[in-house]
Amino acid sequence: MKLKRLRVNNIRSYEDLDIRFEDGVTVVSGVNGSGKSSLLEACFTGLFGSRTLSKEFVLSDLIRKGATKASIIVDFESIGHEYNIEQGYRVNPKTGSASNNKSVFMMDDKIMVDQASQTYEAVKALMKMDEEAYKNCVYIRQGEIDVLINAKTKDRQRMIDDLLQIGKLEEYRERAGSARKGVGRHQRETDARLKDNVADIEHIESSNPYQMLNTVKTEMNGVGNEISELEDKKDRAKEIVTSIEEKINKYTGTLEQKKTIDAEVRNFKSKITATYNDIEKARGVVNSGRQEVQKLQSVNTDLCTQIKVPDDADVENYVTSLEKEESAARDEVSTIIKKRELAQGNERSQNEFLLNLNEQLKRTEVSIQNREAKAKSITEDIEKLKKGIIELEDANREKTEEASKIGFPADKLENIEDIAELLGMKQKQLHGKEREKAATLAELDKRIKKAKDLLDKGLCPTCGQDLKGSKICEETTEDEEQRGNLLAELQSIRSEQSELETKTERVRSAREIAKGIADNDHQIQIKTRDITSSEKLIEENLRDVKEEKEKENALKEQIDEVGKVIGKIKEDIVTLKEDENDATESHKAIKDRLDIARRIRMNHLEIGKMQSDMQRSQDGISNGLEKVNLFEDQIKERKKRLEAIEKELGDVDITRLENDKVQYESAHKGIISRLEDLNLRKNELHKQVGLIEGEIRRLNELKEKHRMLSNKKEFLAAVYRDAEELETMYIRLRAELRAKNIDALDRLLNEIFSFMYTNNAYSHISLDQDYNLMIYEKDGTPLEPKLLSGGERAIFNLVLRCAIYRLLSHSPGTTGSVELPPLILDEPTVFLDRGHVHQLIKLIDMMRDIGVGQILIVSHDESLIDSADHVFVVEKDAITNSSSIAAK
Ligand SMILES: Nc1ncnc2c1ncn2[C@@H]1O[C@H](COP(=O)(O)OP(=O)(O)OP(=O)(O)O)[C@@H](O)[C@H]1O
Ligand SMILES: [Zn+2]
Repeated sequence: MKLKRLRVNNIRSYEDLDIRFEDGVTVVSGVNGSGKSSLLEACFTGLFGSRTLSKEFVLSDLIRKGATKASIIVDFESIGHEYNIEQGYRVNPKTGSASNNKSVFMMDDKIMVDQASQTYEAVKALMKMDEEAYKNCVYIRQGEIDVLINAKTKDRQRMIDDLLQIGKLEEYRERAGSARKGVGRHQRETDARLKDNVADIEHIESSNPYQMLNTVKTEMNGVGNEISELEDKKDRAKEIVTSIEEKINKYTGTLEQKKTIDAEVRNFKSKITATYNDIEKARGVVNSGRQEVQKLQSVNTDLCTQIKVPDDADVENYVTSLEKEESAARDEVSTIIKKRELAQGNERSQNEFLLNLNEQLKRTEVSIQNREAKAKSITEDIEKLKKGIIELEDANREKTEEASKIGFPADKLENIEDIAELLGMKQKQLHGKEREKAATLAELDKRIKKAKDLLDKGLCPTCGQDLKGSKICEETTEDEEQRGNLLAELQSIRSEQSELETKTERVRSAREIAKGIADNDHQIQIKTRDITSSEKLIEENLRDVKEEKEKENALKEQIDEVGKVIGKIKEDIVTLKEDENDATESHKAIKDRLDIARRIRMNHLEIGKMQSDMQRSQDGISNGLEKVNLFEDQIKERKKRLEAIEKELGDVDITRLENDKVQYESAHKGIISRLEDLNLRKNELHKQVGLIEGEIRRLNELKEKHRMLSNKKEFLAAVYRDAEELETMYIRLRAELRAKNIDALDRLLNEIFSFMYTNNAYSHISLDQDYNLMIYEKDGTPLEPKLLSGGERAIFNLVLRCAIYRLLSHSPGTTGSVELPPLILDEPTVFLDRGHVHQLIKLIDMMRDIGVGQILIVSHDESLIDSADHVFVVEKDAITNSSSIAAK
């Protein structure tokens, strides 16, 4: 494998990088932190993806700070093909985490896969190593010199085995081993089944099935023969039993017949007895009938003489004509009764009418009396009223005189109300005037008193100022004068008032008298009206009395007339009662005759009925006698039949027949039960035959299976041997290969060590079969590599790596140095002294000379540059903080 070109975008300190690699030794130099190691890391991650990150790093650490996108493109060639891997990255600005969003693997410009995991697998397969192997063998990371030295022997063994593809052999061995184990399991299983199979076969054979089948079949034949013999016997016994049964049945049938006939004979005899009884009864009926008829006939003769009818007259006609007569007589009686009842009804209603009239008369008389009494009392009332009026008129005359005495004659008394009103008005006027004058007087008194007070103090009574003259005195005098006038006026008003008072007193008395007169007048008027209405009442009353007296007379006349009518009706009733008696008597005589005639007719009917009964009894008698003859004939015939049956029964011995039957039946039963037993046995034998035949079939099957299992066992043994051989072969092969590799590696180690190591302390290195590394001092003392100094360890590491690289390049699993990736060394000179740096340069030359196509060295050591075929210088701009690379 050859690196051709590396392009990166936003990886670590690089913004943009495009570098082409050539064959031979390439040295990349630059100061600390310029971006040398970043270049190698970019290459590594470009090939194997994010698995290359050390534990303490995450994907976003790889991406240049501040960038959101990044990419790595690696171009390389291998075995004549061009390859190209592109990895793309994206940073999530929110979380700051990065993802590998693109991973394309191309061969000869064709996309093979485009997913990170697939790209990884493709690189691994192409280079025949994973990222671990790459790190151990080709890419010696800065500062990781102790990894191989300090590794446990087991890990070292696995690592080297894997690099040399020896690991595959172990894988094949394991497969062969598990195949062998699988076959072993099958073998054990087959053996177990074979053992079971043999045991089954032995078990069946020990029971001797063929012989048993023979014995059972012989017994079955014997049983079959016995069964057919017994079947014949059974049928015969059955026939005999049937014939005996027939005979017994016939015998019992005849016996039954005899019993029936005996019963019939008894029956006929009892019937004859019964018939004789009937005949006797009929004879009795005939005799008593005759006596009865004679008796009735003599009664009838007697009755005929009673109603004077000839013995042989037609009774029926006679009864009919009598019935007609009787009905007419009855009608006559009821007609008369109806008439009489009608007359009596009439009499009752006339009496009621009379009663009614008398009552009316009485009421009218009472009414007249009442009205006359009333008229009398009203007349008395009128007298009283008249007397009252005269009294009132007298009283009024007295009052008028009294009034004119106090100055009010009749004419003045009439206007007394107007006078009273005028007086009232005058009184009011006077009172008003008096109040006015009194008020003026009071005012005047006040003024006079005030003026006097002021004057007493020497002040003007009008303006309250000092008095300087006598004018004031005059004014006061004026007031006094006015006061005197006012007092005189008041005096005259008051005397007028007392005059009016006396006048008013008189008017009041006159008014009372006038009122008394008016009241009396009113009373007189009322009484006069009462007299008029009472007189009218009396008039009306007298008119009514006249009317009622007329009515009284009419009623009296009517009562007379009704009395006459009632007398007439009573006479009629007497006559009707006499008629009724006559009619009733004649009806009774006819009815008596009719009764007798009816009795005769009844007796006639009775006689007829009796005679026909007698005739029927006579017929019964001759009938019965005939029946008796018939029954006797029947009895004779039955007796003949009985004689014949008796003869027949006499021959048979029934007891012997029954004994025979019992014997044959029990023989039949015995045969049947024996047959049942035999049939059961036969079935059982059948079953046994089936079972034994089944066993024999199974035995044959088991034998067949035994053959198959034996074959399989042989086959499995062969397969097991083959697998075993294959397994041991793989083990041997691996041991051989490993031994060979270890020998080769041991040789290469010592060769390179003695080439590289210039001091004299150590003689050689050894790598034993268990991959233990040991270094020997000149005196032969072995030292573990970890005890070496830092520089010695660096040398030892370089030697180990280069030895492995060389072993790989010669190994049969690979096809030559072309396929190995370039040998990459990161700062290999770090712990080396000058002499060893020189040796390193020589080692690099040697590696190039033995055919390592590309050697890529990162170093700040100038001395390495001299030996380089190509030199690059890396710089980092302090301002932009981004690395750039330039060829030198
Ligand atoms: N994710 C990143 N973004 C930006 N710069 C980074 C990032 N990771 C590392 N760097 C810078 O990259 C620079 C180069 O580191 P690198 O390990 O390649 O240096 P070097 O040349 O190998 O130095 P030395 O000689 O010390 O080994 C460092 O100075 C570091 O600051
Ligand atoms: Zn570095």
